[in-house]
Amino acid sequence: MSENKDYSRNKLMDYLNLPPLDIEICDVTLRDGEQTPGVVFTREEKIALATKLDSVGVDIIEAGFPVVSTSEKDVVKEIANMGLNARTCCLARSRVSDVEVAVDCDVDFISIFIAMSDLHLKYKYHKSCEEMFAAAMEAVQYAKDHGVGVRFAAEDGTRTDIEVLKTAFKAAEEYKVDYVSIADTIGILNPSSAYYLVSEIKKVVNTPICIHCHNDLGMATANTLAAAEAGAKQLHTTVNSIGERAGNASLEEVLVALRIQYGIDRYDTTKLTELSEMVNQYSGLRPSVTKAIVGEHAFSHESGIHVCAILEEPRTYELFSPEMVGGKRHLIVGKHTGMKALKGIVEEMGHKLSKEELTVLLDRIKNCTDTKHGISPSRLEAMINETKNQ
Ligand SMILES: CC(=O)SCCNC(=O)CCNC(=O)[C@H](O)C(C)(C)COP(=O)(O)OP(=O)(O)OC[C@H]1O[C@@H](n2cnc3c(N)ncnc32)[C@H](O)[C@@H]1OP(=O)(O)O
Ligand SMILES: O=C(O)CCC(=O)C(=O)O
Repeated sequence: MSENKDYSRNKLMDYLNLPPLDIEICDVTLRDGEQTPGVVFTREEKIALATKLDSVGVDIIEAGFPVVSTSEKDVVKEIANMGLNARTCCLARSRVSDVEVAVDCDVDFISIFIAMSDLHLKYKYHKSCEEMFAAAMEAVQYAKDHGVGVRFAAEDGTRTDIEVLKTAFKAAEEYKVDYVSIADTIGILNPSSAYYLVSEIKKVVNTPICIHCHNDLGMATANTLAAAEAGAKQLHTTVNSIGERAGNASLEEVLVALRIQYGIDRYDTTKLTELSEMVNQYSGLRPSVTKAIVGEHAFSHESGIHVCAILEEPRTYELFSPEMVGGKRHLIVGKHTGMKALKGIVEEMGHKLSKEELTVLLDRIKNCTDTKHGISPSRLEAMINETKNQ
């Protein structure tokens, strides 16, 4: 990878001698993302999000969970028939009745899941692992008999005994499942254990492995990438990291990391800000201002030392350019502004102030404590004019 004006490469990656990642993205915003408490997307919103996700180049869109409602089923079917480049999938419990509905949606594959952790078997199903696995394989067989692909997903896979998980995945291979999925349902993994778990599963199955990470410890993106390094093929993400509780691995974080750390540049990252804005609007939820890539302050700078360098070369304090993700840089004027930054900003606004005037203006800005969001451009304009007229 050569030096790039859009971002700084993490050259330490060169010392790791990693083989190239062989991955695909399955975005689950429309299913797990919509499981965020209180969130519901309309038909039109789901269609618009599927279209935008497709234009980013995600490989698979998980369109929904058809048995949840008739309108959910209808929109999953509609998305599956939109003629997108992305393949589509949907979720089903390990029940033939769920799979029947899913089969009727025309998706490329169905994610048929069971949990095999002791906690879930005892308190949720009140059944043995063998009984649940048999139900899962009956459901898998039904899908296969109807010509639909299958992802066999181990919900709570990261709290499932590793030998149980290996045995189940090996047995599922006999049913010709197309993927096996490890779900870190409650976000217990860290990057080392994610790497270990995928490596261990890879030793016993030839079927492509999926990784589905939740963000309860804020490590979902890191765990997803560690799993990819260990050989996981299908990486699950949601836009803005929405999803159950603390959400899922973030699409924007995973795609930008894949690009700047692993050299995978086939996804159109320039659409990520627009996509994020759609999810903000449709979900009624806005990520934290410091959220990586799409947070309001992801490209905002106030500190004088930073801004004076950025005015010459943005890469001094930006890992990647706002343009690379369709975002915008904001230079904020406030208590932490320095003289060079102020001069540059004032000139960009079309004003020319003497050194003395700039000193007076800077002093006023630094002692202006009645705003928590920096000095707005209109207020700065007024302060400049007042300073000039003194
Ligand atoms: C980790 C995940 O993200 S899993 C997906 C979570 N998503 C959702 O739950 C989507 C929204 N859910 C819903 O709309 C409803 O819960 C439905 C339509 C799925 C099911 O509704 P209901 O039939 O009313 O069942 P209810 O929600 O009360 O209980 C869930 C049932 O599914 C069973 N179940 C849960 N997971 C599975 C599974 N993987 N395979 C088979 N059965 C399962 C539970 O044991 C329980 O069975 P029971 O009714 O015999 O006790
Ligand atoms: O692994 C999957 O495909 C889905 C599982 C899931 O949504 C979860 O356990 O959180």
